[in-house]
Amino acid sequence: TGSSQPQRMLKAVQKNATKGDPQSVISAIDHYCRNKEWAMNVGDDKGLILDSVLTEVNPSAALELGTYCGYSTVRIARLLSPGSKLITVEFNPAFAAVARQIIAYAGLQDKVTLVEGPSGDLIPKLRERFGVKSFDFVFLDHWKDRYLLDTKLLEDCGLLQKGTVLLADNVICPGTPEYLKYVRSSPRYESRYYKSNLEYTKLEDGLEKSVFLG
Ligand SMILES: O=C(NCCCCc1cc2ccncc2s1)c1cc(-c2ccc(F)cc2)cc(O)c1O
Ligand SMILES: [Mg+2]
Repeated sequence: TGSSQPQRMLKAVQKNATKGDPQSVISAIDHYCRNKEWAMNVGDDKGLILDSVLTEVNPSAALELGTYCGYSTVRIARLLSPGSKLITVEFNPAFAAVARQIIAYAGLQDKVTLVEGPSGDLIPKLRERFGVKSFDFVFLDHWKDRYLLDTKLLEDCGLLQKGTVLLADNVICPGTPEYLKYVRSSPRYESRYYKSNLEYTKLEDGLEKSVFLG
């Protein structure tokens, strides 16, 4: 049995990045995915928008839905202030296994808690399991048809507070039409679209930033 694409991505990190240097891990993945094998990381173009929104929010408690290989996990965790934490949720055990190694290679394991399982089951357990009161920042990058369901679940579980920022990937490609309609029409959100392009391509994609108004 040959290696999987996530395993090849991990090899590229181990070969081309410097242990403990998150930026070199990010660059190694971007270089690999642009030149060797496309992969569904948020990528460098949308990654710059993620960085700027994250720096502006400076969250103490962040949540990521959809870890994949940990590229955006590393982008987020490297910008967190000391003592701040990121919980990232991944459904696929093979992806989670690679992500753990990439996060550790970047030296960010102390800031990140990777939880395996379906978001719908895990979200209601986050408070009791990890002592989370509420999140300041949520990055949505998992199943596109779960963005709306899980946003409503986060609301119902009281895990959003006034000012919480939701940042959603792929609102154009593959697209999240019901989610967009909800956050753009609900009086409980102030929403804004950041136009960009689908990772490593010239196709349009973008991020939607939605502030929960309470
Ligand atoms: O599906 C995507 N991302 C989700 C993977 C699903 C992983 C999950 C995590 C999790 C955690 C908890 N509960 C349930 C789940 S399910 C995705 C796809 C494309 C794309 C774009 C154009 C294409 F032609 C082909 C693919 C681009 C992207 O940036 C993506 O993020
Ligand atoms: Mg994505």
